[in-house]
Amino acid sequence: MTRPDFPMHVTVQEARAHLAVLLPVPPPETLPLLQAHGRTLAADLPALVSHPSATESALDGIAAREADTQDACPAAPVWLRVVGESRAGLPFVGVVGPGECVRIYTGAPLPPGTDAICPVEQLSGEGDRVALRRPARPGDVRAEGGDFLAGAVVLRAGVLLTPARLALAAALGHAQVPVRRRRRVALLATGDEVVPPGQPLRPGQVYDANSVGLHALLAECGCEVVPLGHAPDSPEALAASLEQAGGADLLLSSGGVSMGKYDFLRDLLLARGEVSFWKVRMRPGGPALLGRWNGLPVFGLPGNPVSSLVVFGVIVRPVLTGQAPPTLRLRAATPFAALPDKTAFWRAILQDGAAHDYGAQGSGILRSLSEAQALVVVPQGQPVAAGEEVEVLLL
Ligand SMILES: Nc1nc2c(c(=O)[nH]1)N[C@H]1C(S)=C(S)[C@@H](COP(=O)(O)OP(=O)(O)OC[C@H]3O[C@@H](n4cnc5c(N)ncnc54)[C@H](O)[C@@H]3O)O[C@H]1N2
Ligand code: MOO
Repeated sequence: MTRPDFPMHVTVQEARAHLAVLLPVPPPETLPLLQAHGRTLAADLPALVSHPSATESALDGIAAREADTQDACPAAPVWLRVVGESRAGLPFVGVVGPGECVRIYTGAPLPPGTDAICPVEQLSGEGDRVALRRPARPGDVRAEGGDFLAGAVVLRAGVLLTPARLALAAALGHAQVPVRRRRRVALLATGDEVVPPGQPLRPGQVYDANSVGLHALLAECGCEVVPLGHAPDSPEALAASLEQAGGADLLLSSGGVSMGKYDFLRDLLLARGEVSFWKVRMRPGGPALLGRWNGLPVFGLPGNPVSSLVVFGVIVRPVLTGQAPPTLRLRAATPFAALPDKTAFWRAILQDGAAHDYGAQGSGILRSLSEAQALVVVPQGQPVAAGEEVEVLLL
């Protein structure tokens, strides 16, 4: 091959950057909260109210003046007069004076004049007289605005709307939120030998595992998947499949990007498309290819199932979601080998807070990905000895 006019053997970070250039940020739309799960927030969200909206009790008990109760102990309880009740949603009206208290419940506003809580477990007495076996504590209240204050920006544009963030958006007072439109991703498997599961397998064939795993991963990223099925190993059939993806933001394919005679996705993009990069300095997944076909961004994942899913997780998912993959630093329980020219992402079992080499690291061993919990990241040329700390990506 003559010297190519596109980058080859890029780093993982460079590969992500190239993909981000081809995938502009989708336009915003407004959705009701329940439909926004998994979407990216398109604008900063301010709190429309403070939470808690008033200083309130964190316990069921009585609200009193701390100073009145300082000497309370089991041998000499302090007696107070009960002058009313404060319930969540139904606050006490009036001011509590010296020697007085109010029965209060978790989440109820602290009545004026009180500053501390004593829980029911420390109380006795009946009617309007109550005895405290220990002092009321100011720490058992939740301060007004202790979670967030009205007007503060609490959720930032760009975050992924997880269940906890949707709950927070509701607590901020928003019934609907501005989010990024879902990306449409066309999904294509390539290879004469690849057949959908559910039919008998003839000699030399393999069930299409990649499309199923990638479809689920895309759905997890909040994408709308356009399944294009499967294209056999012929340039014409492959070109026809690429044409079917019109309107998609991205075409994600698996297979046909390495060095073989029948790796036609590579040939098509190299000869008749545009190439952003070919080959990434990582294993598994080295042969990955990014380019465009008539303006449509095409990410060619390698055919080996482990390579396909790992490249998705390490390069494609962070760009689609705008979130860096979650990483940890853990102790390596076993050694992890380094490669001289690439970063290795070795499958690992996490046990007792340490990372253990999964063992079978072949890119066709799909079972390993379902049994491993993490990928240990070994930088190029820097082997990890047992006992050292390693960076771990969670699967
Ligand atoms: N001479 C070289 N050969 C290979 C190299 C290399 O650098 N020099 N790289 C190897 C690496 S690394 C990988 S990864 C594979 C990737 O090759 P392709 O992307 O061209 O993939 P295929 O050849 O089409 O398939 C590889 C393998 O995966 C199976 N496969 C394909 N699609 C699916 C699917 N949808 N579901 C399940 N399994 C699938 C296919 O049957 C092959 O067994 O190239 C190495 N070769
Ligand atoms: O890197 Mo390939 O992705 O080893 O099988």
